[in-house]
Amino acid sequence: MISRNDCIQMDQADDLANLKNEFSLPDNVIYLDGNSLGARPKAALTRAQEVVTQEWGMDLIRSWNKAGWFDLPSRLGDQLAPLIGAGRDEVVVTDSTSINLFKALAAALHMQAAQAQTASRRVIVTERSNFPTDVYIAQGLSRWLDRGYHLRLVDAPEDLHAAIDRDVAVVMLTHVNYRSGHLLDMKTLTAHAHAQGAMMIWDLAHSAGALPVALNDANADFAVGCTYKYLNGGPGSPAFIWVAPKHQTQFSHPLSGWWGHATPFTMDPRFTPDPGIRRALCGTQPIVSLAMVQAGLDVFAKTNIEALRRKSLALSDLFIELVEARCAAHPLALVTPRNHAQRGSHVSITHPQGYAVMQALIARSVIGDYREPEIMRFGLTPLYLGFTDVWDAVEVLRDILDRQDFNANQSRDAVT
Ligand SMILES: Cc1ncc(COP(=O)(O)O)c(C=O)c1O
Ligand SMILES: Nc1c(O)cccc1C(=O)C[C@H](N)C(=O)O
Repeated sequence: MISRNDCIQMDQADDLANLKNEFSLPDNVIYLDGNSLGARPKAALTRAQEVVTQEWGMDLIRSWNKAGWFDLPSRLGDQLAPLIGAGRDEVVVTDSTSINLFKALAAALHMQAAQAQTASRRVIVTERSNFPTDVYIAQGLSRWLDRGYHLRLVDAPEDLHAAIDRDVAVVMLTHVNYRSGHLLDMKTLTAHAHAQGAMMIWDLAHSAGALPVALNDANADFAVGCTYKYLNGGPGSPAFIWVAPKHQTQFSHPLSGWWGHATPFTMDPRFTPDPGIRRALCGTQPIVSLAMVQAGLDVFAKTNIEALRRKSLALSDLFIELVEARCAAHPLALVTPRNHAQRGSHVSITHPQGYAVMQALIARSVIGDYREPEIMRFGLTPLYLGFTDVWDAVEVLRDILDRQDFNANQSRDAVT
C-alpha cells in the first residue's frame, strides 16, 4: 500500500505543486470542498482593494469606461472560453447559473417551437438526480409558459439514451453530477439528442476548471456554469453562459434587460438585441464580485487543463485506494464511478452517519461537505491539493471512524 513517504515523493515530483502558492488557505486545513466554494486566489485581495479604493473610490462613475467595467462580462467570457472548448465572443460571465439556465432553456424551447418539425414537442429531459435548481428552473419555466411542457426525469445515466426520443424538445444535463461525481459523455449524448431533433443544454457547474470541456467540438447548443467552484471566483461570483455561434442571432430569451441591448445608451424604448453574445446579459452586473472572477481565471494561465485533469484523477484514485484500504472495517460505500471516463473531480462516499462524520472531519480541519442521502463529498482540487494532503485526510477519517469519534445526534446547520 502507498505510504505517506510515497505521497511526499509524489508531491516533490509534481510539476503543479507550486500552484498552491497562488492561493491563500489557512495553515493546517486540508480543503476538500473546492467543488462547492473554491479557495481564494491571493491576487483576489489586491484586485478587490484596487476595485474598491481606486476604481470605485477615486474614479467613481468614470470606471465604467476607464476601468472597463462595462465590458467585463465579455472580457471574462473570452478568458474563460478556452477552458470549456469555446471561442471568442461566445461566452459572457453574468448572473447566476440558475438565471442563465432559465435564459438558455427559454431560448431553446422558443427555437424548437418556431420550427415546424419540432413545434409540437413538449418534453424536457434531465436526470432526477440533477442539482435541484436545474430541475426547479425547468419546472418553473414550464409552468409559467403553460403550454404543456413537462420534465422526463431519468433515474440512471445509462437510461438517458433511450429517454431522448422524438418527443423531446430539449435535453438539459449536468456534465458532472453534483452528488455522485458521475461524468457524462458530452459528445455522444449531444449527437444523440441532435439525431432525435432535440436541443442540448449543458450545466458545467462541476466541470468548468475541473476537466477539459469541448463544447464546440461536441456541437452543443448552450451551456451554463458556476465560477465560484473550480474557477475560484469567490462566494456567489457571477456564472457564465455560452451560446453556440450558430445560434447567436436567434438566441432570444425573456429577460431582455438593457444590458442585452445592441446600444444600451441610446435609451431606445424598443428592445434591439446585441448582435452577439452580449444579448445574454440582462441588467447591471455586480462589478466587485465580477472582478474577483478574473483573479480566479488568471491562475489557469499558469497551467493547462489537461495537466490539471491528470493530477485530479491521480488524487482521486489515491483517495479511493486509501479509503478502501485504511477504512475497510467501516460501512463506507463508493458512489463515484471508478472509471476515469465517468469521473469528475470529486469523490462521494456514503456512511450511515455521513453528516456526523463530515462534521467530525471539519472539526479536525479536513473540510468536505455532506449531501443527502448519507453522502460525504470530497473535492480533489489539483490547483491547491497535494498527495500528502490526501494521505493525511484519509488518516483523520480512519481515526474518526475507528474511535467512533462523531456525534450522531447533532442538529444540522442550514448549509451542510
Ligand atoms: C449543477 C449545479 N447547477 C447550479 C448550481 C448553482 O446555481 P446557482 O449559482 O444559481 O445557485 C449548482 C450549485 O450550487 C450546481 O451544482
Ligand atoms: N451554491 C452553493 C451555495 O449557494 C451555498 C452552499 C453551497 C453551494 C454549492 O455550491 C452547492 C453545490 N452546487 C453542490 O454541488 O452541492
